[in-house]
Amino acid sequence: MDILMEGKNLRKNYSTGEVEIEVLKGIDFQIFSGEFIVILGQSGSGKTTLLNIIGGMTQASIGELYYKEQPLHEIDDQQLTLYRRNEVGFVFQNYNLMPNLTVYENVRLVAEIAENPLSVLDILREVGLENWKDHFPAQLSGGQQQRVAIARAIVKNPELLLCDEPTGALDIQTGIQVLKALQKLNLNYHKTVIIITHNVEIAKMANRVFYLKDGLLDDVKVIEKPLCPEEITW
Ligand SMILES: Nc1ncnc2c1ncn2[C@@H]1O[C@H](COP(=O)(O)OP(=O)(O)OP(=O)(O)O)[C@@H](O)[C@H]1O
Repeated sequence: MDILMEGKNLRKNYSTGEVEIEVLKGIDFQIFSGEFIVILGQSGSGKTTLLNIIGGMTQASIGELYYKEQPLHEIDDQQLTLYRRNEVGFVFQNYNLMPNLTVYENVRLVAEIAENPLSVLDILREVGLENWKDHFPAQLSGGQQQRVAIARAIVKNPELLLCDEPTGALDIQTGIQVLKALQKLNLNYHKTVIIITHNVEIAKMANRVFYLKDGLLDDVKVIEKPLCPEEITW
């Protein structure tokens, strides 16, 4: 498999007043193209910080990060913005949809400014919302809204789909629908998906699980037979 990303000795410090804290303490990893990765770890272990560095939202204080062999740790803000815009889709726990736009319009808004977008209707079909395209966000369930957010993140055709607690606000049934949408995009569109979760059950559908502990990558586990979302319970 092709290496999509590689991190070497990534460290991140934050200063709060006079105190400097080291949130990531030297992380090495590789991410392969088309992988489904789940990041697990206790609150405060550095999961979001690592995801934000991978997604170009922030840069590491020390270390090297390569995307398709391009050194992201050496590029300027403008190039980092381009990387984020063209290569990365983000999905958060809060859906952040535009309330006065329909489902279709919410997704089209992103497609219109993307360089190489996918078809809005194709993506709405993939996430199971083709019959809801003319509804407004307030008329949808939480799981449906999250699937609109996923469609919006993927329609610009990024290589990487990064999800921070995408099912955190959802009950089990709607959570499974969201995970199914993510797995379909991973398999049908060969997107590399990285999910942060506190739910160890979700890790069973990954190709690999990254365990973060106190700012370090404590363990990486390969899942030989990833489960379908329907086989997961929590
Ligand atoms: N911008 C910031 N300034 C200062 N400290 C920060 C900043 N962002 C994160 N931190 C600190 O870094 C540590 C790791 O935070 P991070 O959000 O990466 O952890 P996490 O594993 O994602 O936690 P959770 O599961 O609770 O979301 C925390 O102690 C947090 O307070």
